[in-house]
Amino acid sequence: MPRLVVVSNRVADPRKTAAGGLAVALGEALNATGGLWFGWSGNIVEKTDAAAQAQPQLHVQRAGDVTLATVDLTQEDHDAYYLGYSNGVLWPVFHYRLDLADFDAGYIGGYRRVNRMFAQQVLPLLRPDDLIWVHDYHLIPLAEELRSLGCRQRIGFFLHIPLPPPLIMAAIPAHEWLIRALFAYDLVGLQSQTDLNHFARYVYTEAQAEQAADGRFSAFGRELRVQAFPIGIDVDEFASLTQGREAQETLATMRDQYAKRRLLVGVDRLDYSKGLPQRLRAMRSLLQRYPGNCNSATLIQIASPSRETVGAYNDLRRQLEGLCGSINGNYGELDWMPIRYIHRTVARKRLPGLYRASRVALVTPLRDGMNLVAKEFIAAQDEADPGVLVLSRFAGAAEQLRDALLVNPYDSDGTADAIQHALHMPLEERQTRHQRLLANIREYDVHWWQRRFLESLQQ
Ligand SMILES: O=P(O)(O)OC[C@H]1O[C@H](O[C@H]2O[C@H](CO)[C@@H](O)[C@H](O)[C@H]2O)[C@H](O)[C@@H](O)[C@@H]1O
Ligand SMILES: O=c1ccn([C@@H]2O[C@H](COP(=O)(O)OP(=O)(O)O)[C@@H](O)[C@H]2O)c(=O)[nH]1
Repeated sequence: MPRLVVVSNRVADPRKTAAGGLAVALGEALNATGGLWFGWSGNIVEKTDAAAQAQPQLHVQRAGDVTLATVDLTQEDHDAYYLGYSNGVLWPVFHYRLDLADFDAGYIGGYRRVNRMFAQQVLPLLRPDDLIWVHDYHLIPLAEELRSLGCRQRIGFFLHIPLPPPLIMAAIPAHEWLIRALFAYDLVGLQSQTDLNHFARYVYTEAQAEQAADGRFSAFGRELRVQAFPIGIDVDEFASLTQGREAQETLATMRDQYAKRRLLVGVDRLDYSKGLPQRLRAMRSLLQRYPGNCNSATLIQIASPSRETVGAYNDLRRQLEGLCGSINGNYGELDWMPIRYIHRTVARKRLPGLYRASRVALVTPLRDGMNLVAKEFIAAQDEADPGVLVLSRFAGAAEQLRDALLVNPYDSDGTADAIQHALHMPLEERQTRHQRLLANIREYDVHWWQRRFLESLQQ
């Protein structure tokens, strides 16, 4: 296989557990080919005269056989490219939240500038037969920038977030430019069949595209292959984390503290796409309508801090704090609180213990590209006594995980009914559902995803 070059906004050392399963899987393909991973260093530097005139300095470091190459961003570029256009325009619109989009005309310039700078920086590092794999909404125009600099290598793109229906997409002032930019890639991968349908409808109606054979679309004078590749997790790696010291300690502590209670778990970035207020309202409805759960059902909700300088994320934090206070205030007892809300990131090594100690996982996003927490919860369960996954029908994962209890997160009473069902599900039904879910995430794991995408890109 040719050398793999991965380009993404964030770069992680694939040898570190904290980096997560995606980094592990990409690291596997990068390692096998002595590959290169290029992206933002995570550092923000003040704009200096040197930075204004010259290209930013490249930081190069080795991680086993993989080369990590990163660049810093100036405050101005970070604000326009990352906070502004990526997380203030693309993220909300692609998650159907037009009400939260900030179409400030100044952002797009920074987005294009950083994409151009990434292209200029990575180009001299490329070899003629490299295979380039670009990730996510931060870097949609990267291939176009690379092509304009003469790059002829094969370039693939994977979108980790949902692709919205055409009329929602059309709310972005530069929507045609964005979709045209995708046609500079050789292959575009999406998370789900639904996303693929949205793409097809957009290019037929807005770009007069024609469908050629084999998942190819022809528009803007180019042909592009678009396919769904649902991302998975490394099931064995996650299952082995379950046996680790940190996970075992967490499991023992949880079992000890909640021996007489029913534990539910939610693990999310504190993001408005994750449906957290709706989830808390469903918990309130559960306690109201099924009072047998009072003094028993306890939701541990991890809300890990994310994109805190974007206004909508601060508003959400305040809303959650208010809801938790009101539910705990109304239903809590001296020795029991229905919601344990933790606004911190929990180390990845501890999560399997928390998942395994929980009878039910609540994964109820309003919209989500995939949602890996749903898959991690399944991988961490004890097969003899597994917990139950309550999953939003609007998560990409719902296309695959049909044996979860699928819910509409906007319907708090309906979700409460599903939680009640999950809490009281007989062992045999839990085992049957879990076996099927586990078989699915094993077959379509992150290694499958990575192999299928790269095979398709090479074809
Ligand atoms: O880099 P941040 O701004 O801190 O955000 C974290 C990541 O969030 C998004 O994750 C998505 O990718 C997951 C894996 O494919 C998927 O399961 C999930 O549904 C998506 O929301 C984002 O796409 C990443 O680029 C961010 O790094
Ligand atoms: O406190 C936390 C919260 C989340 N995660 C991890 O972050 C990832 C979240 O991925 P997901 O696809 O569910 O959503 P995203 O945040 O990427 O939108 C999962 O691997 C979680 O295990 C973590 O390690 N600690």
